[in-house]
Amino acid sequence: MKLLVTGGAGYIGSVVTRMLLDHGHQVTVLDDLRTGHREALAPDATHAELPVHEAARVLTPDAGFDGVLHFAALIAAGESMIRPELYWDTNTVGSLALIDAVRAARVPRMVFSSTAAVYGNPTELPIPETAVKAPTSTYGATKLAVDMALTSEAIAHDLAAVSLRYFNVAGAYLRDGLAIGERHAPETHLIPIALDVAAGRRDKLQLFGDDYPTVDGTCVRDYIHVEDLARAHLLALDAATPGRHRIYNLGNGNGFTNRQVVDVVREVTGHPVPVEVAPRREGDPAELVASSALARDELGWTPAKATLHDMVGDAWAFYRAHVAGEREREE
Ligand SMILES: NC(=O)c1ccc[n+]([C@@H]2O[C@H](COP(=O)([O-])OP(=O)(O)OC[C@H]3O[C@@H](n4cnc5c(N)ncnc54)[C@H](O)[C@@H]3O)[C@@H](O)[C@H]2O)c1
Ligand SMILES: O=c1ccn([C@@H]2O[C@H](COP(=O)(O)OP(=O)(O)O[C@H]3O[C@H](CO)[C@H](O)[C@H](O)[C@H]3O)[C@@H](O)[C@H]2O)c(=O)[nH]1
Repeated sequence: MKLLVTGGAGYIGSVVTRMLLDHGHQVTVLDDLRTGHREALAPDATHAELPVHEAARVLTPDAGFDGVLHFAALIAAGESMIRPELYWDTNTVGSLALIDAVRAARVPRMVFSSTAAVYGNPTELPIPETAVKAPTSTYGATKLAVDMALTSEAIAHDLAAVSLRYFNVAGAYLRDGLAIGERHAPETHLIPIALDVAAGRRDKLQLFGDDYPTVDGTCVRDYIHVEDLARAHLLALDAATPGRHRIYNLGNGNGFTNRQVVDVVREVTGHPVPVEVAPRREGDPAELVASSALARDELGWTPAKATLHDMVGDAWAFYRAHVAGEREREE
């Protein structure tokens, strides 16, 4: 297939691009590099350095694209509470422009990166796709709006749409000397920050809140390896059906508290990783654990790297190979 991947210079989009190319697809990456990395771009993909709002410049009716995978977004829930206008414009206005371009170019299928953040504080655990959607962050709300737009687009204009609601993505893609991992700037995610502490680049980890109604008072999250997540995108492209918007949660169905995650980082790195309890971060739900039964049943998806040790181990291998040296050069 000829595919457009938005956000293909980012963490997840660059891994999915590699897998699509490995499976013989032709890929154009649309990414304006606002948070991505030029060196994460796959050499065998074409790159259009454009904002997603201008996707119509690439997605022309004559270009013959068979599908779009839409990763481009701003992703920090905490920041989205402080700069909501930026998130509405990038994530929602940008996605609506992309959907317009998809329609105008008669592209038959679209796969969208949605998120567990659409559910807010869940009323049932593990969370099925049918659960109440009540986002606690602007980030989650901007993604839910796009999910809703895709539902109407599928019904009204026969688009084959799939939303994949990722839970917490972790780990790295390691192949024949190639390592792609998480590198957000500023980094806000728990595991890469804990690895920074283990590598001696930060003194301590701040734990945001220890008074949640969970086993040890810290938030619970469901982690999924980026490689397992990437495979789900290939399955979603095949399962996409004209006139339907399919929605799948992607997680392992196991919750880990933030303290348990830090313990695994200590085991994997052999570093004590000191922590300091800090106030809660606004917009954080207490517990998010996925039911991915639908993805397993309908897509035939089964995660292969399901343990936190797998994910933290691969993230640490990536960190030592790339991030540590890069930070040293920056200093
Ligand atoms: N990382 C996670 O744990 C997680 C969890 C749930 C959902 N998601 C979703 O997955 C997707 C990818 O996340 P990621 O962790 O790879 O993020 P990332 O920040 O590493 O990558 C995002 C990429 O999109 C590009 N981009 C952003 N806005 C753009 C715009 N308007 N026009 C063009 N390019 C733009 C950036 O330059 C970057 O390369 C996002 O949509 C995110 O909401 C991520
Ligand atoms: O320095 C830190 C960083 C994070 N945390 C805590 O660790 C947990 C996980 O936080 P992350 O920032 O790693 O991940 P989130 O659960 O906030 O968000 C991630 O998963 C969501 C879906 O669940 C969204 O899609 C979002 O894009 C993605 O970043 C939260 O309780 C957070 O408060 C800390 O205690 N200290």
